[in-house]
Amino acid sequence: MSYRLTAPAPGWTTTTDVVVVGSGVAGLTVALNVRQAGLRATVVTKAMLDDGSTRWAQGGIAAALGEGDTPEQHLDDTLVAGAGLCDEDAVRALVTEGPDAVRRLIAVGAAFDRDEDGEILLTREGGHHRRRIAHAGGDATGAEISRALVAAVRSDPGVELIEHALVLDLLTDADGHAAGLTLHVMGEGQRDGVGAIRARAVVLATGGMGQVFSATTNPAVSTGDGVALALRAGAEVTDLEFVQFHPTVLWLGPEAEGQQPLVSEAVRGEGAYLVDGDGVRFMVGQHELNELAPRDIVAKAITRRMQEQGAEHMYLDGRHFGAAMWETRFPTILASCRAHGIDPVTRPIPVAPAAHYASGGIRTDLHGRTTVPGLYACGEVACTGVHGANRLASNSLLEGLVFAERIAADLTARHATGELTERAVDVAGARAAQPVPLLAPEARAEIQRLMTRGAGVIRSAASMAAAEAGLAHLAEHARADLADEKPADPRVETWEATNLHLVASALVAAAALREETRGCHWREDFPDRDDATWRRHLGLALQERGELRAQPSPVR
Ligand SMILES: Cc1cc2nc3c(=O)[nH]c(=O)nc-3n(C[C@H](O)[C@H](O)[C@H](O)COP(=O)(O)OP(=O)(O)OC[C@H]3O[C@@H](n4cnc5c(N)ncnc54)[C@H](O)[C@@H]3O)c2cc1C
Ligand SMILES: O=C([O-])CC(=O)C(=O)O
Repeated sequence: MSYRLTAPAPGWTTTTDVVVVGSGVAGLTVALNVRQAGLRATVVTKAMLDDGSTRWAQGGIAAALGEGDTPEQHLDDTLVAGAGLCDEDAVRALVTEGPDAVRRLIAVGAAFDRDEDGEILLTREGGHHRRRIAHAGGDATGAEISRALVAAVRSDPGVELIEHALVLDLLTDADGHAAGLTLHVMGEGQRDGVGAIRARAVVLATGGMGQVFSATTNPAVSTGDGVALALRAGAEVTDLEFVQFHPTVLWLGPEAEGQQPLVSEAVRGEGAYLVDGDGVRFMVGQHELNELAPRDIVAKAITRRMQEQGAEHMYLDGRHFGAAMWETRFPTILASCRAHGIDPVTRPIPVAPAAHYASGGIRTDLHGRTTVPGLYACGEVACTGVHGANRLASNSLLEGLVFAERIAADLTARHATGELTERAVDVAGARAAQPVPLLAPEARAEIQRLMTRGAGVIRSAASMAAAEAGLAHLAEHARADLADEKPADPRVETWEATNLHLVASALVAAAALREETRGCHWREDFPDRDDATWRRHLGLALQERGELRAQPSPVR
């Protein structure tokens, strides 16, 4: 399962002003906005520019755009969904700046669906008390946002784009200020292999960590690399236990692994029902919003009903929409269901929860600054405090947009005062003194199985102890193998497996410590919410206790 790898020292170095890791809504928005201040931006991305979660977003982007809606109402719904852990200042920034941020996205070129009068069409999703979600292409919102942002960065010569490049670790100067990063480029020519980018500031926008679990809506690139990098760099990471499981993911069988097709909450927003194996609408009476209760509540209700009925899935019934509505309003979902042999026009869709979103991540302030000077984070990798214990539906794209703009504003202001200076960094000397055992690519599936069994929708001390033991076993093998023969240079899959292991270990440690049920963290052995004891951010508690330590970089 493990290798001793001798990763090469950075073989080449390049320089920029701001290096952005990730090319989803968050990363590209930062790049476009720092350009307005005349700063050079370099965007590094693991695969193609549009391979992150952004492209897959279906339902839409939430913002108080409709008549009669206000940021205050959006704030209320966000706070309720967050189950007592939201940072109200961060939510206020999100909901008040959100509508204009969406208008600026439209100005960049994103086309949202509109009625015949040209007004933006709005839908509903779980936890929203009114229609507030703008969508594009019916259920292809993320694809349209991604298309517009990619076109914009491609047409700006001041944005350098490096695709097929996996960022490994942070470089810091003698003062501990971020000074760039190391990366592994899977290409040919001068920039092949492990290299370094020196920069005045580093922005992490690496998206989620859904690939920690066997079945997830997230694409293959969502391996938690940004959180792993942050942990190794000693940045504070928090709320990792709050993994959101989307209630309605197309059920493809008990062995289904990897990215699974989502069936958007907007389908319920437009009137589809959740029914059990007997055709009973089991959400009715469980919450004032019935099927449109916040996501954690619906995911729990589905899981409970599955347990009661010994079923592997429930059903989402939208047959009453009729073919024309499915074709115009939900063309992506219709096509993906039909591709798997299910026609939602004539049959209820089998659905079950799957890992969807990391509500926690790298702790930031309201300007996207992490606890390492010069290191910023935004989008799903960050924990701005907006989501608390459970994110409100369609607040993620908005958070990526708003906090990316805030980071760019902070960088612009620091640039204006001359504070954003070049940093001296000894790239070759930045390598860790100790070799770090890297996990072989095959460890990925084992980590996913351990996490799904031990720290999935429902958790207990016993299930998480088993996951911890399994993860420790994988790490021990890594250590035991240090004397082994050196294999070929690490592959992307090797870096990813190593990052997944670190992130999974941190997630289980945080989830084991939180002895209560809150938001999307569901403890079988502690079924109640405990406000007296458990309001604090546990990632910080773990770091204070030395259990989430900074670790040396694998690049040595
Ligand atoms: C199927 C699906 C549907 C969704 N629907 C909605 C919705 O309707 N509304 C909503 O608000 N949210 C939705 N979400 C959530 C939302 O799409 C994501 O949270 C959001 O797009 C994340 O944006 P991001 O920019 O932070 O990251 P991403 O879009 O995931 O981009 C991350 C980028 O980082 C790159 N990267 C990662 N690691 C590295 C590395 N080591 N080196 C270099 N590059 C790296 C990736 O390749 C990628 O380019 C959905 C998510 C999924 C999966
Ligand atoms: O259900 C949807 O389409 C919305 C969604 O995934 C999200 O907000 O993460």
